[in-house]
Amino acid sequence: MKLLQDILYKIKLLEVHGSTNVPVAALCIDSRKVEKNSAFIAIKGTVVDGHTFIAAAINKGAAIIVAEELPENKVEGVTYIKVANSHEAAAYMAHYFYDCPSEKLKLVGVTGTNGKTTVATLLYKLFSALGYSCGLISTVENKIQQTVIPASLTTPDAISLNALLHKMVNENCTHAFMECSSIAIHQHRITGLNFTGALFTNITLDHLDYHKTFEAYLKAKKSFFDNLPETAFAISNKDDKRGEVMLQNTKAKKYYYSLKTSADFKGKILDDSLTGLQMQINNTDVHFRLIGEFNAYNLLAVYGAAVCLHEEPTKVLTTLSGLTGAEGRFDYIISNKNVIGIVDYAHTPDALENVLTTLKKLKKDYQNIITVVGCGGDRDKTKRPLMAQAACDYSNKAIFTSDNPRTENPMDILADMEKGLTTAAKKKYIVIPDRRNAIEQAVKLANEGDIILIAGKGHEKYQEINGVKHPFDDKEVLNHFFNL
Ligand SMILES: CC(=O)N[C@H]1[C@@H](OP(=O)(O)OP(=O)(O)OC[C@H]2O[C@@H](n3ccc(=O)[nH]c3=O)[C@H](O)[C@@H]2O)O[C@H](CO)[C@@H](O)[C@@H]1O[C@H](C)C(=O)N[C@@H](C)C(=O)N[C@H](CCC(=O)O)C(=O)O
Ligand SMILES: Nc1ncnc2c1ncn2[C@@H]1O[C@H](COP(=O)(O)OP(=O)(O)OP(=O)(O)O)[C@@H](O)[C@H]1O
Ligand SMILES: N[C@H](CCC[C@H](N)C(=O)O)C(=O)O
Ligand SMILES: [Mg+2]
Repeated sequence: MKLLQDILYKIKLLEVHGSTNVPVAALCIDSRKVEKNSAFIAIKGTVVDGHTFIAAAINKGAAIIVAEELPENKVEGVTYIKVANSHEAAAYMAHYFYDCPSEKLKLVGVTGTNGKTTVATLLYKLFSALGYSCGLISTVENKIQQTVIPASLTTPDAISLNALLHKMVNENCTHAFMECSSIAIHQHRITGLNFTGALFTNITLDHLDYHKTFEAYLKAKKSFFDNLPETAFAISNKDDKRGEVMLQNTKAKKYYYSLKTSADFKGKILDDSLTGLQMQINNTDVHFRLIGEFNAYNLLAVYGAAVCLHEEPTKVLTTLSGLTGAEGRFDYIISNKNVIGIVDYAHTPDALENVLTTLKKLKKDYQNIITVVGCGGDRDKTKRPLMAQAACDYSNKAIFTSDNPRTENPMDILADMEKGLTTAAKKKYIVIPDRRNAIEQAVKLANEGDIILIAGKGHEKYQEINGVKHPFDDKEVLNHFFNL
């Protein structure tokens, strides 16, 4: 068992009460999950302050308390450590507790508003197809080789994350690909990890409920690159307005990809249709099964990372050309009436606009677009009217419905979506709060050759209402009505 003193490197200890020469059975940030002789790290959260659970943690058997503020009355036999930042302390302690797993893997992190899951999943699929044993940490699922471990967050908390990487090392993985959400970066969930490489996809509007300002959101993402070591590679999107700023202060070796200007990884779209993308990448022609300009960017990012990981470019492109994307991202099915149904995870204004403009730009092999969309409750409210407007702007008909209302009243979310719509938009939408009924109505409205886009929930297999996750699968519901 590890000793406390052996997992405290890199942490500034402001006060130590008791011995650090004590074994640590487990690390824990949740008092309800404390085991005997574990270290409880008290974190000031967004809902509650973990410091209020110190006594409860000790009652359950915690022998070590790490906190930003220590209680006056200390329990005999318990070691107390005061630190400046508990989130950061948890991350470094987890790194050493689990034997520095990120140092034993080629670990690549992906950040950006949209495209993280797609890029990380494609990297996992690519490197698995190239014969490596790989791990994946993503919104849809975590994977150790072929074994699926359900994911509840895009980026797990630092302790679960290092435990997962440790398991990957134990199961002989050589590579791991992970999403780094801005919230995770800000909460130090990835602090202390040894990244071989990092990728930036793009930055637009999301998570302002958490970060408050766009500048703070940008800063969180940028800090990921600022903290990379010299040995790492950093790959950014040159066509994104913030693509160069992102790498401005990194010590890592910089690379760019672009569809518009010269870059290390330069791509050109030759053809884009519902059957896939025809592209030229660094002078090689290649066909991909993914659709749309935004996926051309995702594919360039993946290609760049593979080249930086010293894979042979032609082999990379040949293997990539056979791969499909991530579940619930532009997933499409065709009905018995020849209606095209697309299930997509677009849950930001930019993602929705991208998916819809992609559809509009495709070779015209469809008639009308009907979009079914809602917005998540307890999340960034600023994106609601913008998503609604985008749905109307780029569709022939929009049906506003519920996403995951969480603790909000679905009608309030729908009212937010309707706020400030243009006169033209107002003529295009109807409101059907029940998601199943909304999908049913879309299928009823669609004629042969039309496209139905069901946006926002992608791979999700549930609808979260007041803390309860009710089974719900957009693709399954759509399939049901398609086959009636
Ligand atoms: C807003 C946010 O990021 N919340 C995450 C955060 O919670 P928090 O710090 O606010 O925690 P809190 O509930 O206030 O509790 C504070 C501390 O007290 C502890 N506690 C609490 C109760 C108790 O009885 N005993 C106890 O010890 C908690 O374990 C915690 O350590 O840390 C928790 C532990 O890691 C996460 O589970 C929780 O994710 C919630 C469920 C969440 O929905 N997060 C979303 C917004 C999120 O993080 N999404 C991002 C990005 C999404 C994307 O773009 O893909 C992600 O990476 O998933
Ligand atoms: N490079 C991209 N640029 C813009 N939009 C994209 C891009 N890639 C994917 N999208 C759109 O965004 C949606 C979400 O994609 P994806 O799940 O890959 O992103 P993400 O960054 O992982 O999202 P999340 O923050 O929820 O984890 C897709 O369903 C698609 O509509
Ligand atoms: N990972 C994102 C997912 C949003 C998906 C959408 N279906 C919603 O519930 O808002 C978040 O937590 O903000
Ligand atoms: Mg994701």
